[in-house]
Amino acid sequence: MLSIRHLSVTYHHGNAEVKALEDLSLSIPEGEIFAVTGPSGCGKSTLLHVLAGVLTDYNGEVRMDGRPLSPQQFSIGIVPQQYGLLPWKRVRENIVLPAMLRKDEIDAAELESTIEILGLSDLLHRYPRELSGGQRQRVALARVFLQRPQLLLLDEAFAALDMLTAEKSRQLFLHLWDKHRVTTVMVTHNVEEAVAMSSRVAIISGSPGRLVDVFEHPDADVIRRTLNQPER
Ligand SMILES: Nc1ncnc2c1ncn2[C@@H]1O[C@H](COP(=O)(O)OP(=O)(O)OP(=O)(O)O)[C@@H](O)[C@H]1O
Repeated sequence: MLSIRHLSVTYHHGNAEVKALEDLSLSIPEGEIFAVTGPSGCGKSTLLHVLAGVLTDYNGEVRMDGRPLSPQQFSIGIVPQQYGLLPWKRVRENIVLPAMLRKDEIDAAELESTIEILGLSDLLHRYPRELSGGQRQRVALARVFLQRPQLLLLDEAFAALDMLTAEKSRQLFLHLWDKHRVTTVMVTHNVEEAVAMSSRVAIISGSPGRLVDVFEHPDADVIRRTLNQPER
């Protein structure tokens, strides 16, 4: 269980203060895909930065299975919007790097099957610059699943792809996710994506970011209405 209690984050900018998140509480059971959406600037990235352990200056409590969440205590996998591949490493090295850095043993059969599912077998010797956006994103997915994370964070992970490529990547993601069923928090602007991929969708309001509501298996129109977006 991932438990966020009364999380508040304030950025200090000279004398000015920006309240990015205020009194946010959420409980996310193990093995759930949980989506977070809301207007630009409502604190979605801030929330992910806290969960990733990048931002530690906050008030409140963030625990996983009763223990404070930190990258030292838990394996936390992240798929950032621009995928975070190392340009000077080939695809294969990019895929195995995080597991190697953690000194985790890599299961050769799992490596092979992940590479095959993601259609990367013929690309292992290429550099990231020699890949399409969709291929780069699939390398990031291979890398994060082979890390065997206890918590998976997706930061607009499909946003940079065209519609068809994004849809294919989402299907591949769900296929791999189903094998691991890792607790996942995904931040997305895309209401359809949130609704299709997650079991619950949280809406955060803008400035300061406060939790508006959490919907279970919602209809996209319910989310749009809450966000004040036109319904389709
Ligand atoms: N390092 C920082 N210093 C000062 N203010 C910041 C900093 N990072 C973010 N903010 C502010 O905190 C608020 C929340 O930002 P955040 O990036 O978390 O929002 P977001 O929901 O992810 O936005 P977007 O959807 O546009 O990416 C915004 O008002 C932003 O300007």
